Amino acid sequence: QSVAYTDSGINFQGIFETTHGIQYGFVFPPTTATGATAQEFIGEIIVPVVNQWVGLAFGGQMADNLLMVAWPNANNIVFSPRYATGYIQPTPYAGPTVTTLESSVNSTYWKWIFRCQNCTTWDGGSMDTNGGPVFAWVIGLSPVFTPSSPASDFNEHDDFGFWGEITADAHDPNYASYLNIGSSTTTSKSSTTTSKSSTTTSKSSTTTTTTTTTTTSSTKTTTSTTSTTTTPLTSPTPYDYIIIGGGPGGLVSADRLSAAGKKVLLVERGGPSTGETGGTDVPPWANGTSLTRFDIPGEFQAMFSGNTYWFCKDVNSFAGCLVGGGSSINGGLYWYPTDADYSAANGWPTSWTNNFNTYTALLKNRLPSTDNPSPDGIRYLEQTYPVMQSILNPMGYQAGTINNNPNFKDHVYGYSAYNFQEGKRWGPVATYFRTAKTRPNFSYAYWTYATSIARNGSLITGVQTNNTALGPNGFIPLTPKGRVILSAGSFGSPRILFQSGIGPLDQIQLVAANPTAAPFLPPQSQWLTTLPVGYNVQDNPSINLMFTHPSIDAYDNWAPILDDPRPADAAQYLKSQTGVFAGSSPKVNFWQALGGPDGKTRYMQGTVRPGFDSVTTAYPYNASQVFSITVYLSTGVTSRGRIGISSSQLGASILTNPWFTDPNDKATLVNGLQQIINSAKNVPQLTLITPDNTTTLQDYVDNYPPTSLNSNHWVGANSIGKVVDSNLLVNGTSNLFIVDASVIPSLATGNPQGLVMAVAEQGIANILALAGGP
Ligand code: HEM
Repeated sequence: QSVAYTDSGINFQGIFETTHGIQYGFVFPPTTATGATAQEFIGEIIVPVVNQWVGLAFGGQMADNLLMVAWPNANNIVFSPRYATGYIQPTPYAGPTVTTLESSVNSTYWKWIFRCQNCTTWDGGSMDTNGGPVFAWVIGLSPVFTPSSPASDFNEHDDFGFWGEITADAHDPNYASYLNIGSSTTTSKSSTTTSKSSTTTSKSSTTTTTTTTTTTSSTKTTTSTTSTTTTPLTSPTPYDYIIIGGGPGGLVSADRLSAAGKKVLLVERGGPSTGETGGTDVPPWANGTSLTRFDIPGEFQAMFSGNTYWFCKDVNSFAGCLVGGGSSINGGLYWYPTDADYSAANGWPTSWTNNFNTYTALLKNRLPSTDNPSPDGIRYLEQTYPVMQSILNPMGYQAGTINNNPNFKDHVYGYSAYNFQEGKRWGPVATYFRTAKTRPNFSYAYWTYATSIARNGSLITGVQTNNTALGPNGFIPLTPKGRVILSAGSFGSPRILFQSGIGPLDQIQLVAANPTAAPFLPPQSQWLTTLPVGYNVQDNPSINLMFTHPSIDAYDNWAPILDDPRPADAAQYLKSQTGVFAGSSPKVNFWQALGGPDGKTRYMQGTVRPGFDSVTTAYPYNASQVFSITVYLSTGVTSRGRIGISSSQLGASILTNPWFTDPNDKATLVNGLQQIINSAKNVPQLTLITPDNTTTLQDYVDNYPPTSLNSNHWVGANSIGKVVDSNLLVNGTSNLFIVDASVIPSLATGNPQGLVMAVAEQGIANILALAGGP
């Protein structure tokens, strides 16, 4: 539903559509208006340039109602009222008088504020101007056929959606004054007719269109709801380094490369996250602040329901498509890497095992962890801690501040450590990205989807994207010695490599069979098919145990945290960024080394949260007293799977599940789970509800849904030593590097974001030291 907001001095009712980053807004004359005045309104759209054209359907559907389309052409906005009798090319529609009140086009956004007269009724229909009618939007990612012509045809939209436009709240007493904004405007009126008889072809041949429309650009410069670039991007600017992906790897890279004086561009396929990045997704209870759901650590559990636009839509696993990547939507757990994480046994070359402490120290310096995230120093919602003490102490565990001694990961527990500061999600966004953005030699662009890397044999020449503001047809060139840093994540980086002719033949053939992607592949003689891109992937297999204990506050299972949080907690957070909302749901973590039946040591990690995901139990239980232990298997896991692309959409997906392909992994995890369950039996008033006592642990694990084993901690798809060399250079290329979780050859002891950033620190140092670069 629409909400009130202000832009260009106008009070609008509208929505910020977060998948494409577009603002839509409307304002109507006072309800007392009569005659023609009652049949008009002012609308606005603010559109990231990736979107070539935008359409509005004022009757909420495509057929038989008033449509409006608009697109930028040079510095103008071209627009045209349309009408369609079905799912066919809509034709220009006479009747409305449309006037541009303000417009602007820059390298990142185009914006259009327009007056639409005679727009509330149309052939066969009308809108409710004092209610909550359904409006619809559509966007097109390919350019219209004749951009200078308002009568231009275009391809079908690439996406559409609906919202409730609360016209009842959209009437403004100042409406008349809004008509005077902007200066040099030209009125345009489409003098066209439409035919409702042509339903068979997509181009109506019975219509004569004589359009007298021209468009206008105002002298005003606009401020848009989100800002994207620090430096205006002129097309096509070549860059020393183009970084693909704004997750932890990409943001560390951006900072270190720009600090070294290189000309750096970072492209992120999603949009902003926290307030400082331009994010505006503020929970209703924090209205009026710039605290988005991504800033507020306590909103973590709300990431998995509703319109989860931040997850990459073409990846069949949870992947963060927004700035900060996974670090902007995860629980924030943050562990400094251990010696074992970087060991030769884990697949690291000696140049890395010998030096990693230097780089981990850089990371700690930029982003220290905390296990007490509320700035008032008080721990909140920590009832699970004493319960876990009662379970773990008898097992020989010791309590500690986990990150004070990262290597001590056997029989240890402590408060969960986070990458939060000042009561907010911090991570790479509030550190590395923040400083990169201050540098004039650093640029970044949101909503920019990299499809492939252009190369001539081993030499990379640039990056192919969907963002035509960065270069003709979205192609962004490198400077003569320039380099590309692929930081698109464990799923995105393999997908881009396949689309660039790098990886197993079966995957490249899928690309070759795709009519859109195939033209961007290099000739077959240049395919690098020996690199095992997508193989060797690991993810922690994890199993949930659910308990009840009378001391626990399950926090209403986190259900109301977005729309209706506990008032005192919300008020406290708004006042001082302290309290429950300054932390996320994990409260206690523990580790134990376990010997497997094959004689190998594997580590078990536990993460304890009040509340639960799903409970399967034959017995009644008190939902307000539930807590869950997620038990993962980490360092030492031997199972591996495969990531690839799905044939139709080229989205990245799991081809072979990486969990429990080695039965020794399962046996080891069952052993660890059994030890916890055995000890828990001795804790007074503690009840195991899942698995309940009609289910054996073995059955519970055997029947666990495979996708529920997913921890979203994927590593290994571009393992160092296999796909990339010890400088993270893709084997067989001279200037393509990978800096993200996919180069990590084996699972880390804890949640991996700390390791990813430490790897980026070391990797970028190697890359900068490597001869032949810009
Ligand atoms: C070449 C031009 C176009 C073609 C071929 C086309 C075709 C289609 C098709 C096939 C659908 C059904 C999609 C589905 O259900 O998955 C659809 C839906 C839709 N279209 Fe279009 N469209 C075109 C242009 C437009 C324009 C310009 C607008 C608005 C300005 C628009 C508004 C909508 C809306 C709101 C829907 C969803 C609601 C509904 O099904 O009516 N379309 N379109």
